[in-house]
Amino acid sequence: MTVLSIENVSKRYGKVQALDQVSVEAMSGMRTAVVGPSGSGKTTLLRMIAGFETPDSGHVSVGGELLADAETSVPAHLRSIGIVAQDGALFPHLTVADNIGFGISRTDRQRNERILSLLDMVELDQGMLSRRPHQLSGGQQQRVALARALACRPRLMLLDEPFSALDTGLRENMRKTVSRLLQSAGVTTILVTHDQEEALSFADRVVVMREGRVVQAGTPQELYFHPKDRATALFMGDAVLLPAIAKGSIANCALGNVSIAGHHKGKVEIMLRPEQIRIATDSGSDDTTGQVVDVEFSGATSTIAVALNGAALPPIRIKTSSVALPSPGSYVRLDVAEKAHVLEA
Ligand SMILES: Nc1ncnc2c1ncn2[C@@H]1O[C@H](COP(=O)(O)OP(=O)(O)OP(=O)(O)O)[C@@H](O)[C@H]1O
Repeated sequence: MTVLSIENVSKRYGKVQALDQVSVEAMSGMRTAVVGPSGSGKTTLLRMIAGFETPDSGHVSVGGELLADAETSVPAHLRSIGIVAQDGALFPHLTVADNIGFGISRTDRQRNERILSLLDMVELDQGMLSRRPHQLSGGQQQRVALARALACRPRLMLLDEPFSALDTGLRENMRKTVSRLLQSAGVTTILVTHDQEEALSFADRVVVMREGRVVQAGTPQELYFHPKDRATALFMGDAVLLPAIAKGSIANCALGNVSIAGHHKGKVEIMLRPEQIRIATDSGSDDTTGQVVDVEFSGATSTIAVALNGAALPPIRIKTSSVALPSPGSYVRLDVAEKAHVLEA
């Protein structure tokens, strides 16, 4: 069932077209990540769903109810939409218990019980209840913010870069916890982030925005392995882009003949993710593909730059395990483990 439906929404601020005919759907219980570079319109879209902005045209509906179009706009507090902001935005003078219980009526007999169950849900212990926000870590504050947003039993949860203020290790951990928690609670969620890795690991569905438009939407795997164009390919992760001549399901490029998805003919540009390329040999024999020009050690993995034989292209960079690394200057053969993806011209 569709919970959120955004159809052809446009929004202009003076000369800036912040949103241009944007359409996005979110299905019940699913987690959708909206990702894009700075200024692509993500926050404007989120604010539109929350009710802090109104569209110039198009409409926003939740659960089949029209929330906003060019003429009408249901006020934010009547939308039953939960929001968790970047900094958590907790009330500093209230305890954890009162922050979580903020949206629950004081006359509600189950208020305390609900606060406890929400606290438990976000995996915080009861010793936290009487603390104030400044006595909590960043991760704990985000958990309280999530519990507060869930307390109102929202039809939809909006997460506005909620992990970006956290340290790297904690960020990953929180992302996993929150994703699991929202999934088990069956809450339909929209996450806005500029971090493609976060989008890919958090969501069931990823929407990529650029210059106010949706450029592609699909599963994380589709977006990562089958990006529509060059810009999306580069935005979603490290990519090896090569000119090639296609004939049917084979493309000839600086790596030799590689299999491609679908059937193509003539000049194309193909994309491989670096981990789809294997460094097969380290020999001086004839079947080498290129020469190692740089090895960048970074712990468990290393990045190897290989200048491809006879190709007037910059060296390609391949991430590989740091075990048995080839040395700079050595010749290697590169094998392509999977089908290459042909980008739209
Ligand atoms: N209130 C406003 N007045 C004027 N211009 C605005 C306003 N809000 C946003 N914009 C412009 O609209 C465009 C989209 O902004 P938006 O904040 O939605 O992008 P974003 O993808 O969220 O970027 P970031 O990742 O940097 O937060 C930008 O060019 C921005 O400068």
